[in-house]
Amino acid sequence: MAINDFDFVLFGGGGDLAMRKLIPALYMLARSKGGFPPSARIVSVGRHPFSKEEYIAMLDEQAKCHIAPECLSKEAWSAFCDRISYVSVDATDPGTYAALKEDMRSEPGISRVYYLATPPALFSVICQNLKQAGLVTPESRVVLEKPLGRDLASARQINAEVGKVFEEKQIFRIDHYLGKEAVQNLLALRFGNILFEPLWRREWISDVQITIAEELGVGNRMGYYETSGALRDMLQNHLLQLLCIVAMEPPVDSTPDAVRDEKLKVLRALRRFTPNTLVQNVVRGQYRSGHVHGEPVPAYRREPDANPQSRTETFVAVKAEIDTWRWSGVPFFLRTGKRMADSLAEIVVRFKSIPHSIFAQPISSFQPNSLVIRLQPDEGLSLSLMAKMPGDGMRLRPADLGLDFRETFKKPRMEAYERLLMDVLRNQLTLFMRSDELEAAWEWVEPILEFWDQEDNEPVFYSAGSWGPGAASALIGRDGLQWREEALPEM
Ligand SMILES: NC(=O)C1=CN([C@@H]2O[C@H](COP(=O)(O)OP(=O)(O)OC[C@H]3O[C@@H](n4cnc5c(N)ncnc54)[C@H](OP(=O)(O)O)[C@@H]3O)[C@@H](O)[C@H]2O)C=CC1
Ligand SMILES: O=C1O[C@H](COP(=O)(O)O)[C@@H](O)[C@H](O)[C@H]1O
Repeated sequence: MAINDFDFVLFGGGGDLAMRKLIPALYMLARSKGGFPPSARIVSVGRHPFSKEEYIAMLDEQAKCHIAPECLSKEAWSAFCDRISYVSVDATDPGTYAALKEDMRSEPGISRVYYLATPPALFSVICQNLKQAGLVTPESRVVLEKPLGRDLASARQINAEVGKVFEEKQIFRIDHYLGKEAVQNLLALRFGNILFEPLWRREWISDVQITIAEELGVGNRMGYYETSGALRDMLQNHLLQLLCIVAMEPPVDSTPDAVRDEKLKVLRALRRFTPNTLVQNVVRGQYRSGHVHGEPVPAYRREPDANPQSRTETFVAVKAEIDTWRWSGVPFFLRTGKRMADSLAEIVVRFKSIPHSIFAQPISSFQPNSLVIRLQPDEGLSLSLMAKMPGDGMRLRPADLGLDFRETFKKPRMEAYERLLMDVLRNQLTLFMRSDELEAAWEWVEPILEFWDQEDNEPVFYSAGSWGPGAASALIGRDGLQWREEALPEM
């Protein structure tokens, strides 16, 4: 699908996200097959009064290094930079928007995309000021970065304020996990094959585990992270979106509202926490010192700029339950953490055990089938089956049937931000969150936040470089289960 001519206005154009992800993704799209329309432009915005030359020099230094070397060429980079201008605007000062207006094109038919890579406290004021400056046209779109609020009330407020300026069909609430190739492949697996659908239910599935583990810490984002924590940073958005894709009913088609209606039903069917289940089914952890891949790491509280008494969680694990005919009784275990033993993101769907062994082997030696959807570092699927070992006798052991997307398709994959930015430019909303989805996700996590706010409620500690606190193993252990790495045979 062709991209209409556009002015892409990047608020926060000098920030960390712009440098590491957005500018590299825009470069990749500009040089891709089809590319950008010849006169498409990128207008970067921030308070700092950079000249164009200074801003481009900053991109040379801070953004270029995040582009794969084999994709960089002097000509392509220079052609890309020719599209870019920089305008100094204080988002909170309506008077400064005149300079932005002057830099933008006013001919009809040019799409305007406003990407707000700024603190969310600025979202409402930016939208109001854009409107007041006459910069919002029916072809305009706004992209909102996460976190969209810090609780239900603030999320509702942002939705309401942004909604006064942009219609819902013009608002793109980004969750970059939905742009990951493997997540879209999960949709393909579920709704492009007949094989799994009959099994994708409580009768055959014992439990689902969704893990996003990071070896990295909070880097230079301590200021943000300290007020956010793993629940707001990862669980409320990325993990819940993955849960929705696994658990939703087949949508009638892949149009935005058909998909988003089904995700919303899942969020609304999540069982609400009670004081009792909050204690049993939620683990809040913070890392203390340890080693990640042999390198010493200080405790979170001793990281640069950290609050030495911080109660911010760097790890969260929950047992979620979905009260529907399809999923009743199937626990969904979600966990994420910083400074963990490995960097990986995966979804593990574990099937039930066979009812009876016809072989001499005891039933306890049969590992239940499981489907592992790997999101990163590599992307693929593996289905673990019991198979006969070669040779005499009849001895079965687990074996994997695998699909490595990179090997199979031998095509370079698109980074999540590339995919999502392309969808914004093409006006495709399917992979973006609707306001009611966002609010339903906040509604579900809100009791956890309230519980944690109580004074005597402290995180439990885990060593940096481990798989999280022992309480997370106990959480899943209460259902007689183990996290995947705990169940793997020792090598
Ligand atoms: N960094 C990341 O990995 C991720 C970030 N996000 C989200 O993206 C957003 C941006 O994050 P990040 O890039 O890390 O933040 P940074 O602090 O690095 O950048 C914020 C940018 O906002 C601009 N800004 C701040 N106040 C104003 C203002 N009043 N008027 C105009 N511009 C302003 C700053 O420019 P100047 O100082 O020149 O005004 C700066 O370029 C946040 O909401 C964050 O949560 C989401 C996912 C990942
Ligand atoms: O949104 C965020 O995601 C990253 C993890 O993303 P990934 O694509 O690298 O898995 C996380 O590090 C960051 O804290 C969070 O804001």
